Amino acid sequence: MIYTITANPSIDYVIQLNQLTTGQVNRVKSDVKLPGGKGINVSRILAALDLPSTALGFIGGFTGDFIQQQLNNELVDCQFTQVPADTRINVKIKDAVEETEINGQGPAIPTAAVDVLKAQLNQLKPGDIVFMSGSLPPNLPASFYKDLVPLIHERQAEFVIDTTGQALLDTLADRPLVIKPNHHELAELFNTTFADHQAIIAAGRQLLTKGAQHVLVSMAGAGALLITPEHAYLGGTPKGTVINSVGAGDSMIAGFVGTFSQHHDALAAFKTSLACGSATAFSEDLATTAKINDLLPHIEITQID
Ligand SMILES: Nc1ncnc2c1ncn2[C@@H]1O[C@H](COP(=O)(O)OP(=O)(O)OP(=O)(O)O)[C@@H](O)[C@H]1O
Ligand SMILES: O=P(O)(O)OC[C@@]1(O)O[C@H](CO)[C@@H](O)[C@@H]1O
Repeated sequence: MIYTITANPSIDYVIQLNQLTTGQVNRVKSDVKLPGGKGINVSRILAALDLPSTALGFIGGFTGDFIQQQLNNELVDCQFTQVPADTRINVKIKDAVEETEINGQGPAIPTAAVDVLKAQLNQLKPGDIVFMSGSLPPNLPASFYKDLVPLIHERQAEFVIDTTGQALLDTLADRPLVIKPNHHELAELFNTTFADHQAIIAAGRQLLTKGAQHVLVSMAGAGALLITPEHAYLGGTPKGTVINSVGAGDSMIAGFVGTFSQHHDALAAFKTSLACGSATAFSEDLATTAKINDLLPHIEITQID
């Protein structure tokens, strides 16, 4: 079983307009409200791939009820812990030129709710995978996700923490199943800029040496790299029109983890992950099953090292 933990879920209020002008009233062309938060996005993509998962995390208030209701409609199993204050609303504004995001802070999480979440990890079985991602509500310590790793390892389960910077480096010794920095995040990690794919591959290999089991490096419209100790593969993006790339990274990692959990085949997992990422970028909401299946035959992977 795959579990996702979203400490700070959101309703994503996605607005499309012709042009965003600050300091005046802007009228939207279309809008949609979606259950959001990185772990929840992973659970939704896994459902689109027909793979079960259980979504854990903290929700509260009318916004939390909306998320629960939407996930029930999509048959995503949820074991959220209720907190007193409302779950946040994140605003995603897409105009003809760019995407602007305004993400809320999120509610305070009482200690008792943290204890409930920790106790839920007692249900883990050997081989389960726990995916943790997204910002932390203001009162939780920066080490919140990492502190759950010993509880996960106690049950012989695997983990993935989608994070960046020092927090990413700090997880490596615990052998995360996969890490997926984008190329900007990877460059920042090494305080450098990459001249070519070979430079990215060399940096990725260092993260493998430090303990990551698999390294994916996403490059938005330029696709992604899968880096193994022996080889490196470049995956492209299929043709399509970008509508809303929010969640493309979550979709990519969901595709990888979900497929890998089934077949333990990293290349097959990479192919699905590319289809999921692009299918989300080409949709207003996250990728659907139909969109992923449409794109899968058009994903090209080349061994480049
Ligand atoms: N413009 C695009 N066109 C086609 N595919 C895309 C596009 N943007 C993203 N993707 C797909 O999604 C994958 C992940 O995207 P990206 O590199 O932007 O991740 P990210 O930085 O984690 O994204 P985000 O934080 O926006 O979710 C890419 O490797 C690619 O396969
Ligand atoms: O504020 P955080 O937790 O860093 O990011 C939250 C968020 O932007 O991430 C998802 C896309 O990856 C969205 O569904 C959600 O609104």
